[in-house]
Amino acid sequence: MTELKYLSGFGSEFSSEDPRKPGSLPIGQNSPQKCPYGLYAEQLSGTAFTAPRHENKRSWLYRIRPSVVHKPFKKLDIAKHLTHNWDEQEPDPNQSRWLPFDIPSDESVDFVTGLHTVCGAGDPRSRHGIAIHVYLCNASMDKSAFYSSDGDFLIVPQQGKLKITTEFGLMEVAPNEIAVIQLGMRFAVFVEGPTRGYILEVFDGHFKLPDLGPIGANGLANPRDFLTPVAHYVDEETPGFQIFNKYQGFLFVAEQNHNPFDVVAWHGNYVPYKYDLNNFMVINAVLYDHCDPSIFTVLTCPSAKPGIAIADFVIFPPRWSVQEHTFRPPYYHRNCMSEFMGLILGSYEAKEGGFLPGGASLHSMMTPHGPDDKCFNAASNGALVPQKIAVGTQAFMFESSLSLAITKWGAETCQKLDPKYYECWQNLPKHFSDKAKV
Ligand SMILES: O=C(O)Cc1cc(O)ccc1O
Ligand SMILES: [Fe+2]
Repeated sequence: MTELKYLSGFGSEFSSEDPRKPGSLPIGQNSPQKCPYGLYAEQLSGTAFTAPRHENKRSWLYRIRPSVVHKPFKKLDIAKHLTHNWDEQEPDPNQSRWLPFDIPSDESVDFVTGLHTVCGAGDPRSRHGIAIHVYLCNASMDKSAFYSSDGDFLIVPQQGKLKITTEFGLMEVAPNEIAVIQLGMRFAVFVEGPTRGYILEVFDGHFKLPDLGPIGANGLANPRDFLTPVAHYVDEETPGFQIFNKYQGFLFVAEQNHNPFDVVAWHGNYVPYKYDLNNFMVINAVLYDHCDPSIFTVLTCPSAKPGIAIADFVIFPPRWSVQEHTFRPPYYHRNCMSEFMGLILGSYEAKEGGFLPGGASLHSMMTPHGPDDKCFNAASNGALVPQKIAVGTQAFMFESSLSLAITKWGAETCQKLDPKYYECWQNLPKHFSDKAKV
């Protein structure tokens, strides 16, 4: 397969037409009386019509048939572990750690049927909340497309490359890259074997780049490294093509007789995109102390309260650690935010064992956490020479201002919750002494 092309930029006004149909994008207006090549014009609105101009998001799609050509949606129970029922379990404030979630091997499971909700809060009906899912699959979607009417999907592949067909074109997303597919955008996922990853779904709004303040105009995730697909259409009569819709936490399906990836040209600023985490420009403490992990924020979905995120996507990339007279690993911590962590590659500095790629942890609101005893001892006594840390690793955090509930699947059915997690802190000894200098 030839290398895919992308458009570079974040939040830009893009336009694209499939080179097989030159002139397919109308010039000078959105809705000509007759579109070039007999296409239909369809607007996809990502914000209210009246959202302020700097927040307004919409795209115009020029397609072979409008999306409305489909049979009625019917409820479907094929994604048994997809839920927004946050009351399945009693609340549990304990530190939680999951061993790697199993990828199915004895049956064929695709991206949609492989969606499993681990935790979340809130409700898409009031457009407020998040859901954290994992996808565990081994088969490609076939004659089907998926979209969420509930929230934007930030997809973090952990094992296996995803080939994603979207209405806007094709994307390939490998582990250590992420993709964002926003509310309402239709996509299909093709996989090459056992495949696993994490999804942060936000109900409130869209992801943004964090403000940089005194960092200046450049740094962290730079806008030019975000890649959006180029128009690529399929002209195919396909009886029984299934459109899966996640709507108010449930899955619905509608059939239609044509392939929905029939967008020949499009323009707008409401688009899917991907980002390679290797491109993150790391900023950190260069003299002393441990910076808060917000310096590693890739994307944020803000709440209406200044500086407070519905959810941040934060990474812990390879970097130099150089601080003098400092306990360099993450500090002991009680947070007014919920911290869900996953591991894409390698190991995490605060816990070398136990927290494994494809697993996860949740440190809930105000629940104490921090380095395990091994990490504390090593970092309290090690020579403070410049050290490249987290080489060959990539941990990440979904940090949310919401208090999250774990689903029944997350707590019980998956059978991956480690009841002994708390033990990693029990051997932290008392070092208290009469000497001020220890
Ligand atoms: O809990 C964690 O491991 C995440 C985290 C990392 C860090 O560097 C500082 C604070 C924090 O919560
Ligand atoms: Fe923390």
